[in-house]
Amino acid sequence: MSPSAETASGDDVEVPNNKSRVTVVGSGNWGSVAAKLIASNTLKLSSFHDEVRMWVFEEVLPSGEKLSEVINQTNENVKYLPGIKLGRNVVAVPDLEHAVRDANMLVFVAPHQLMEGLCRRLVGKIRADAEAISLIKGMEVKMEGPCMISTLITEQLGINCCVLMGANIANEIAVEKFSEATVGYRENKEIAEKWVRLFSTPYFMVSACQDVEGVELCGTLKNVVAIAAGFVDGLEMGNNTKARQSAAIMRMGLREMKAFSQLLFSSVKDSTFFESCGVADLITTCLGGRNRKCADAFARNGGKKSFDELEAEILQGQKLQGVLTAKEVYEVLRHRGWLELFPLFRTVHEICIGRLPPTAIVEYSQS
Ligand SMILES: NC(=O)c1ccc[n+]([C@@H]2O[C@H](COP(=O)([O-])OP(=O)(O)OC[C@H]3O[C@@H](n4cnc5c(N)ncnc54)[C@H](O)[C@@H]3O)[C@@H](O)[C@H]2O)c1
Ligand SMILES: O=P(O)(O)OC[C@H](O)CO
Repeated sequence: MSPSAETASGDDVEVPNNKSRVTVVGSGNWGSVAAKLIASNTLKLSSFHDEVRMWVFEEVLPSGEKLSEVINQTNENVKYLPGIKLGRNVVAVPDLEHAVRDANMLVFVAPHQLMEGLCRRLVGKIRADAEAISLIKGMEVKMEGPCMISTLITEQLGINCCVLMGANIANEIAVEKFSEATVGYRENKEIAEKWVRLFSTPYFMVSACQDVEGVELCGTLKNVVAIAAGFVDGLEMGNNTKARQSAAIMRMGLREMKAFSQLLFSSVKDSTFFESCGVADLITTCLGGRNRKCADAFARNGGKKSFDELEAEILQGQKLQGVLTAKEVYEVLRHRGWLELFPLFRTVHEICIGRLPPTAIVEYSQS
């Protein structure tokens, strides 16, 4: 289908029955890049409808214009991914119900703390045969215990949900720098392979791994370790000391990620930690991610500016995941009596809430 004024406004189009239709639920930094990747492939793969709808949480820009309208006029997400053309077959849709209508492949990519509310709004609004994938790094903690975002989607919407995690700094993939990712799936390998085809490009190499919890926990927990790495970076230390401390944080972080994941789900495989979603994402995020950056600023300020303030100042509307995840992990540890087993995770949360100073990360990593 060639784009037309009619489809660019998000109006309904005739969908041939045998073609899959994709909607991206989310349009932040990674959401926009995901839409770009997918849209480049739907044009090439005959089993997919060309058009990719991207749900936009509507906001009014300083110019007075609506974000979704500007995206459709310029083909750029000027707020969350400026300077990058998304592909003319990406259509921004501010109405959530309209965005998901007709789609049988739903890509969820919103900050994890918003997912419960979003799922509630989608109940009864999606196709019964829809398949989902979550690109979201984070989890929910409920009375009954931790709940991964893919499980939340499956439980609330009654659909199967794979995950895609990896060493994926969105701004770099947007300019087509090489990166890899892992699709985690539960049982249906065919569906996982369909997702792999939808995301793969010469610069974005995707492979499938039958360990949905392991893949998702890697993506979730590395954000807590990235906060610890940021604290180390923000402290006044010589470069050599800093490098040694960062390496120690990553090593200990990986150990806690694996132990925590396998205590929660005995099915989590050792090998998953060697996929892109594991050690590769851990290193990438500890060196170049937003969690690292904000934690660095927090330590430089001696903990005097809150993470909320720093997030607003530094990320300009983008959302941090690691601070909230550290709190969620801490709650699980406390409930289960595991606090002593996870000193790094515990220390990160205690620094984030001001119970310990940022320097505590060094004392911990030297012990
Ligand atoms: N950015 C990356 O490099 C990257 C890479 C891999 C994975 N991820 C993960 O992807 C997920 C989404 O991150 P992102 O980078 O696409 O988003 P982001 O942090 O760049 O943007 C925040 C998004 O939340 C939306 N939003 C704000 N308030 C809202 C509300 N009340 N209701 C609904 N939406 C609201 C904003 O419109 C925006 O689209 C996160 O779990 C993140 O960890 C991000
Ligand atoms: O920028 P961060 O810290 O949210 O991390 C981004 C991605 O998860 C890296 O894979």
